[in-house]
Amino acid sequence: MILSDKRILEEMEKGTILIEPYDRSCLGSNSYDVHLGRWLATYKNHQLDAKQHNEIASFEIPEEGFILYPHIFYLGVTEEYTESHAHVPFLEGKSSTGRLGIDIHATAGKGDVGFCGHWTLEISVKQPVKIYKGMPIGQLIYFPVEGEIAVKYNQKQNAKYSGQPDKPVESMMWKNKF
Ligand SMILES: O=c1ccn([C@H]2C[C@H](O)[C@@H](COP(=O)(O)OP(=O)(O)OP(=O)(O)O)O2)c(=O)[nH]1
Repeated sequence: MILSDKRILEEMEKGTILIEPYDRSCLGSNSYDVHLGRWLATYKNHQLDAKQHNEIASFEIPEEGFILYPHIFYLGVTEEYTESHAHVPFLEGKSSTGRLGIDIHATAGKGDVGFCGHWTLEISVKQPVKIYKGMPIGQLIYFPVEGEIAVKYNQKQNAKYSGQPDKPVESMMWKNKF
């Protein structure tokens, strides 16, 4: 089951879903459109190492837009800060971004119950494309959970991406023990 527009609004009134900034016109029948924040980032090294802390360099998208290229992997961020205290939020692309050949996550766009923060976008493109800050980039959908949650994401000791800021956050895989 996916929450409808009315249910999303009810949950926002209860405070179990927070989307900031919020604009009624961005609410679809069963989703909420999110926008590209002004910061992008790329990894400093071409060769990444899953055991190491791979650092990124962030830069602002200029007013006139910024061209993304297929051979480069970018991290972006949503303009929106969100909280979901009772539902599983999923970040999905939009058909209109997909039709421009823009992918906004590399694997699952699944969030966790209790995730609070801006969403980091794992951006890759199929052909050169100019993007702009504030453009619609994806949509959030919300799933109810079956059963009780013992530990929500914002209560987990080792949650790597809790409270993500309005800048892209790099992979914290290096914090995993393996
Ligand atoms: O495209 C995405 C997908 C998820 N998230 C956020 C929301 C989610 O709640 C959090 C953690 O995601 P996940 O559990 O998939 O990451 P992990 O690598 O397993 O980290 P952790 O060990 O902290 O769970 O990252 C994003 O910012 N962008």
